[in-house]
Amino acid sequence: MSASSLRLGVNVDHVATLRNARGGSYPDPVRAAHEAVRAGADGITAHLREDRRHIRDADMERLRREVDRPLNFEMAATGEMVALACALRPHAACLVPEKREERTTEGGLDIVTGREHLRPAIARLAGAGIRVSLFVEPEVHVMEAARALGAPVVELHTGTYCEAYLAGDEAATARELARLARAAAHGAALGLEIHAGHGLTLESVGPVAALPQVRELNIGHALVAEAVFVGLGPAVAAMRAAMDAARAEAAA
Ligand SMILES: CC(=O)[C@@H](O)[C@H](O)COP(=O)(O)O
Ligand SMILES: NCC(=O)COP(=O)(O)O
Repeated sequence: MSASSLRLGVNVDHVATLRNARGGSYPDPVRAAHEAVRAGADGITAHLREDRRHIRDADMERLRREVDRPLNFEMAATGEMVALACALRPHAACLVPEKREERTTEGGLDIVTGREHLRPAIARLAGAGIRVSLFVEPEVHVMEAARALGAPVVELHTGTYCEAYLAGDEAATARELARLARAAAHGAALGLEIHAGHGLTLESVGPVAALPQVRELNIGHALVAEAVFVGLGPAVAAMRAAMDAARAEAAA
């Protein structure tokens, strides 16, 4: 486990995507989780979607039982998922929005207008001893809403920042990074633990890792993509090093 103040959660969803492509048993997401831990992951994240397009129930059970690191169970705030999480008792649960037709998560959970239906889910998960985080847009008013809901952790959606970065739009990248920085500072001042994730790559991770209030980054797709060429262990180790270098440079 890293000595860094910034934790790396490795999301193994897309190892399961590759496994499911042929309907077999390999590559195994649990083996990927062990490899990620050996290379420096502080925790494992997996998203049990309602349509089970990648991570399946058995994967989540084995990740919980066989991997000696905190498991962050990403889920929609539905009765089915809350019941599954309360039975499994992962270290953490991150409530994320889901639409069956989406290719991937498209934004943060609506915790301003849609918050009342979240309260019972948050209460049940917390009551089961599970640390609850909300996957949300990096906005100051959303931090206020998260605190009002009683969630101890927010995960800031970095997808818009990453899209701007990948498009080479420097103005939009700077604007989105400033948005993340404002939300992280405000959320931390409210007492929220700040995480971030979605779409981060080795190239785009630095400025987000440098935000001092960010305690955890959850990264998956880019690591699995890079693993195709260099292997998962080296991909995780490189991401870990980039995060630590950015944090150290910002602190200097
Ligand atoms: C919430 C988030 O940004 C991701 O962790 C999520 O898992 C993305 O969904 P897919 O993994 O299905 O792309
Ligand atoms: N919550 C973000 C996550 O777990 C991984 O997202 P991505 O790196 O697969 O886009």
